[in-house]
Amino acid sequence: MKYPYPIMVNLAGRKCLVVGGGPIAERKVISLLEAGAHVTLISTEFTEGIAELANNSEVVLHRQTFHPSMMAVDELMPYTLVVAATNSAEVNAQVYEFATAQGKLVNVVDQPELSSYIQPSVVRRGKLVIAVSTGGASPSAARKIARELDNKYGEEYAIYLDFLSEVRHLVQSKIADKQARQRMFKEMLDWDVLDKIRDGSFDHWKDKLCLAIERGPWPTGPAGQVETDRPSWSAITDFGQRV
Ligand SMILES: C[C@@]1(CC(=O)O)c2cc3[nH]c(cc4nc(cc5[nH]c(cc(n2)[C@H]1CCC(=O)O)[C@@](C)(CC(=O)O)[C@@H]5CCC(=O)O)C(CC(=O)O)=C4CCC(=O)O)c(CCC(=O)O)c3CC(=O)O
Ligand SMILES: NC(=O)C1=CN([C@@H]2O[C@H](COP(=O)(O)OP(=O)(O)OC[C@H]3O[C@@H](n4cnc5c(N)ncnc54)[C@H](O)[C@@H]3O)[C@@H](O)[C@H]2O)C=CC1
Repeated sequence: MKYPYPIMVNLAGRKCLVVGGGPIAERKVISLLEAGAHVTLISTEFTEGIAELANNSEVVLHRQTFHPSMMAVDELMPYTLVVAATNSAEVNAQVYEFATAQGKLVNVVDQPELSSYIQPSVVRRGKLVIAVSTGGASPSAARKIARELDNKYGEEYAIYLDFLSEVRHLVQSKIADKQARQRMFKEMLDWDVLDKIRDGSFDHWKDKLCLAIERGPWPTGPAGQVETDRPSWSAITDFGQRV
């Protein structure tokens, strides 16, 4: 792999295929389900965990030996991602070959060099996603670094990101000037919001701040654009810092 291309993929409602039914397949299935994907599995055996997911209609199982003919164009077309997770390097390579021929991205759990994508170690705090990858050099190192970040970024970041998102939408609805908005979004990061969340004063402060932004007044120039160099935004940023 050259430099891998890191992206956040929206798998909600998309179909994904996992070949294999052991503990590693189960781990992959769980993260696909967390992303809202619809998962189908092909395997000769399944873990208890996977069987339970199938009992609850959360995944579809095909209990059979994998054969490339299963990947005839029409069969495979609906899948956005394919995971080759059997304990046979040969079978996994076949899955890779046939799925790749149909333009699919394939995660091969035992051959990083073959994979068209690999899975990072992940820390989530609401909308904040921290993904750590070593490109397959050392999955345990990726996991260790992710755990360090897990300790550093507490639960307050979930509330913080919701707050930034809400104020951002509010400002977007008030200010047409893109450059001015972007300057505001940067300034917002200097407010000590995380401390307020930690010390319990956040809710009250946020209500007052949102009301101030909502009310304005936002001075407008001749073209009807908000003049953000004028005192109004300064008043709000001061307010954000002081209150
Ligand atoms: C290439 C990649 C392909 C892929 O799966 O996408 C891959 C491949 C392999 N993993 C192996 C082993 C282990 N993998 C883990 C754990 C995780 N592995 C994950 C990802 C990846 N593993 C991708 C690269 C990620 C990167 O480096 O950026 C994580 C991050 C995500 C996830 O899978 O959900 C998840 C941590 C989740 C968490 O945060 O908790 C542990 C530790 C543990 O289980 O505790 C071990 C044992 C210790 C060790 O070997 O380090 C082996 C050797 C098998 C053997 O030799 O027997 C191979 C195959 C090979 O290297 O050839
Ligand atoms: N990517 C990762 O994070 C890690 C990957 N691995 C690798 O993942 C592989 C799988 O690990 P486990 O789930 O623990 O293995 P496992 O041996 O528990 O399960 C293998 C599964 O593949 C199925 N299978 C085997 N041949 C098949 C075929 N021809 N058609 C259909 N299904 C078939 C079996 O029924 C079984 O469900 C191992 O080879 C290991 O090298 C291991 C640790 C971590």
